[in-house]
Amino acid sequence: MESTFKEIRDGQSVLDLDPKSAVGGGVEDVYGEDRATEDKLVTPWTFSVASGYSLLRDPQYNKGLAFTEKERDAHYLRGLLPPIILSQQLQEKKLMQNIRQYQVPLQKYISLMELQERNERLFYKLLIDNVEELLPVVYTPTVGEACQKYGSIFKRPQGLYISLKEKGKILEVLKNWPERTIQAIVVTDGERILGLGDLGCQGMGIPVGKLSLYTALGGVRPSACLPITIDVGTNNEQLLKDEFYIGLRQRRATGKEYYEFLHEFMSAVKQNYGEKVLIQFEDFANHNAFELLAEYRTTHLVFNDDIQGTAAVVLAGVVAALKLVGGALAEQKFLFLGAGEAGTGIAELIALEISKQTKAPLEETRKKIWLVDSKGLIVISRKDSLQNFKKPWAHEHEPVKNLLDAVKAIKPTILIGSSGVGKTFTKEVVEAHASCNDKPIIMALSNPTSQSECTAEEAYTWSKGRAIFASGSPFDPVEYDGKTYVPGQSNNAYIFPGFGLGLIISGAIRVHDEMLLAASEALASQVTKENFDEGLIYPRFSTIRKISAHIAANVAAKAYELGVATRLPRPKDLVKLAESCMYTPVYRNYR
Ligand SMILES: O=C([O-])CC(=O)C(=O)O
Ligand SMILES: [Mg+2]
Repeated sequence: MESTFKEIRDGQSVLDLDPKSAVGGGVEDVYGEDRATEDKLVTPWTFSVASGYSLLRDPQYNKGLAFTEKERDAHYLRGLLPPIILSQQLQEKKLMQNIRQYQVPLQKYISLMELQERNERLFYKLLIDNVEELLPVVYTPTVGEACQKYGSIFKRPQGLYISLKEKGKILEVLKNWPERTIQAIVVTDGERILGLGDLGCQGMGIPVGKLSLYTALGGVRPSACLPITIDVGTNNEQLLKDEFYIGLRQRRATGKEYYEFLHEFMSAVKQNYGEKVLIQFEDFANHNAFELLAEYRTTHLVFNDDIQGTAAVVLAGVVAALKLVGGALAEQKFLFLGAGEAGTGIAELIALEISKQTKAPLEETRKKIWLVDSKGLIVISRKDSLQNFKKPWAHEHEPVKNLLDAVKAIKPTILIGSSGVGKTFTKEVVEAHASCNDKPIIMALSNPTSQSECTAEEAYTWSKGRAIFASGSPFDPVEYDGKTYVPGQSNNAYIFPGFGLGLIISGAIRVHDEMLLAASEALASQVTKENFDEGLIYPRFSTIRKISAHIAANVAAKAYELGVATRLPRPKDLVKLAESCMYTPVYRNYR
């Protein structure tokens, strides 16, 4: 019985589904092939298995009090539910009321996770309809706190844990996951969770949160998403001492042991899910993130959100900001605090875009971009002691010890914080930047809010209301001198859901930098006059599904152009295709 149940679940026809209600079931529904073939193999479309108590316990199919009289009769639900029937709309209203009553964000997070585990469609309905309100709960900043406390709030596994104990058996572990058709994996090893550092196995909150956005913001079917945490130990002493820590109680494996384990993982994923499964690397430490991306970008469909996703979103913001400020991209001077994944990733994509626009060689365009790390400005004299990924940014300049002196020396037009360290854009730094620019552009990207380089209020106040400001984690609007300023959120959540959808609908098998530029361009093109009038350099998250469809279409178009798309022939209207593929969370009718 159990195995039949699983087989049928994979085919998505656990219940006798009314075909008319099965719209927006996700990407495969449009093409139909994969799932349709599976359905034919395992079960006809009309086959009924889960019923009664087990139906109410299955989050994929549970509708709670929304089951109709007929459904209650047909599926042995009589007596298992109170007599009333509550529509999905009313359920949503009730749950939003409940969530709003919690004062503590982590309580809101826990209640949303419980909902996801109880009734998946209702969870996504809430998230999609209330995206601006709930994003800070399921995502940054609250998800950061959830990871820090994951050991004590952990109830049920929401993804796969692959620890060193599973060495040599990773393929078997993948097969334990109940879904067979996977389109997007987000994987972390927990070593650099947001700006919070090494949280080991408790980093699981991040892949879970990112993938819930794949569904809510990008329309990828939830059953096609797989969160994975690789546990190779942790160097976090506090966690190692914590009696409730859920991960391996050992220091991190490194070097050969680490890379062999990761290699087994990457091979097992490809073997089990094929070459079209997207593997998104998330919150790995710098040293591994760059190596893993370089190693697997030519053999797997991989995307590093922190290097590439953040780069695409920041480039879009800069392009949009220049419409407010004036001037061409190639005329700008950039200064970064932080030369890790985000800093060097953004810098490289900007240099690439300038090079594309001006036809100047990349080595030249890189010279417009300066980076400061913990040892000061990255300059030629430091080149020998720099990690490889920092070397392209070592330019000719005398040594400069700190950010403030670097701002004074370089006089950037755009100041970007990607350091993971909060409060580093001090009053002096912001004032120095503002003294050289009428409209200083400031992006404080580090997450969560506690790690933001400065707050929105600080940016506006210290620049006397002149700053164009965006941050990685959300800030409320700020009143300054009788005016309201609305900060933008420069977060990769604008990019990765649509980017992933674009890869999926085109059946892409590789990610190329041009596809990141395509995503970035699509995002920048979605900023409206209304947004600009408010001083915003990003569109509102409330329109994110439309934005994601445009990003997906642009990315897919580029994938076709570059010959890495496998869904042939190329559909004509890619925006329409993307929109029609998106998962919608309305309840389906069961006959
Ligand atoms: O998760 C976020 O909000 C953005 C991100 O990738 C990070 O900070 O690592
Ligand atoms: Mg990240």
